Amino acid sequence: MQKMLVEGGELLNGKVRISGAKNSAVALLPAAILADSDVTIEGLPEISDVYTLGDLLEEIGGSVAWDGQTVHINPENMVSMPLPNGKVKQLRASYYFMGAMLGKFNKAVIGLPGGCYLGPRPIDQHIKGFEALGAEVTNEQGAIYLRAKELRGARIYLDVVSVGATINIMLAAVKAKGKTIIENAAKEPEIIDVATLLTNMGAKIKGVGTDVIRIEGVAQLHGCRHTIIPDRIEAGTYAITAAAQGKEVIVDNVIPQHLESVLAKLREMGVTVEESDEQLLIMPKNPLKSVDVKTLVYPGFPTDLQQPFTSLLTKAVNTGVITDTIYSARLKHIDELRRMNAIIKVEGGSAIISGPVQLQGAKVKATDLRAGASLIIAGLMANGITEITGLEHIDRGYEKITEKLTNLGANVWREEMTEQEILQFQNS
Ligand SMILES: CC(=O)N[C@H]1[C@@H](OP(=O)(O)OP(=O)(O)OC[C@H]2O[C@@H](n3ccc(=O)[nH]c3=O)[C@H](O)[C@@H]2O)O[C@H](CO)[C@@H](O)[C@@H]1O
Ligand SMILES: C=C(OP(=O)(O)O)C(=O)O
Repeated sequence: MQKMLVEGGELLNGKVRISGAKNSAVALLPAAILADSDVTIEGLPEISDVYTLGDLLEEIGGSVAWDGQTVHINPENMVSMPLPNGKVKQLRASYYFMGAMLGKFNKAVIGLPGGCYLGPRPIDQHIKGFEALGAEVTNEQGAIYLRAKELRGARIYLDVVSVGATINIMLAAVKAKGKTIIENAAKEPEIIDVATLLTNMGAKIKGVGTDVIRIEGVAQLHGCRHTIIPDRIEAGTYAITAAAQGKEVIVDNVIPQHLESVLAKLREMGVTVEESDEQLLIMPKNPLKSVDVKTLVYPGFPTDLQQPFTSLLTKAVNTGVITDTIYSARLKHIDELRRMNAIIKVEGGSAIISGPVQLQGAKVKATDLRAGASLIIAGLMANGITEITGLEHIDRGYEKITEKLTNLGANVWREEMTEQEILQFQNS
């Protein structure tokens, strides 16, 4: 088991290349189940969530061959193998096996998913969609059983705008008989990416990127080749890092439009942000001004960048308020930031951050993926050395983060933990 050490103070400079989108990748791999021949996906991020999903595809009989960031998935020998336990619990996105296996085999057994604990992460809207398509859905000892004689298109209104439910219903509906209409659908770029893959496989989908998606079911889907979109959350994390502790940082391989809400907030703080086709240039001008942020569904400010942004606000003059309207309990990073000298109050679902403060290095724990990113950013701004444990969360979503930060001039490295440190970590 490793810990990360971050020595603060160095100004970051240079170029960082963004990897493929985690939150797209984790749906694209399960989507391949629906094809009847080879699906090749290019540009995948080399992160543990992606490999876990590859293992799950193999568990159900798929052949999965990796070639760096490219995966070739042959689904011909896949079967509707029950997956009530095991690796499905290691990540949230295993729930996409429900939609994909239901769509392909008319049945599936999938253990309730894991992933970052951000407070309750219900899947009632996914289930409502599967039932509307004709599936019987039961929860038996923590595994979801889905069975259908056949799936039939339906009109489904989502009571909450949900990325997961929109994608999962799309996966189940592309091979259903007749027309499915998803109303109040989510519009995140990752949903468009999944729909692009499905369309390349022969699915008939209209309206992705709007709040009404129309799907005409088809009998068969074939293999195809697909290139994933860049990770807007990784790009946003580096843009925020550059605003916090950068000189001139180029964030390369991005779609700037995917980050408009975040870039607007950085500009409001006084950061110079220049956009070109596939790059962002971030140049902070101190002192930074505080801003208020509310996370919303896309194109609003993403919940996944709330925690990194909290760290940035510790450096800004005056008080900034961050309210996460998507996951109001996504606040575990705050106790850790307080250990580093941050002055943050929590009221309801809002974090009230007073700044500027000089953060101090400390021993902290990444409780979830984006909490990990927020602690790295804090460590880069802090005096002294910050020791971060819980790297398994960070490795679920950030490809080669130590190397990428080192290339920008940061003093960041990993060390093996001693037995005593591992014990302390396990008991904390
Ligand atoms: C809208 C939004 O910002 N979604 C984010 C959310 O997706 P994730 O897929 O986890 O969450 P959803 O988009 O599905 O959920 C959005 C909201 O709807 C609620 N909900 C969801 C499904 C359901 O069946 N019932 C229900 O009540 C959730 O509790 C949440 O408050 O976390 C991902 C990982 O951090 C992000 O990449 C997504 O961008
Ligand atoms: C919380 C996240 O991931 P997951 O939903 O896969 O746990 C995230 O990407 O920020």
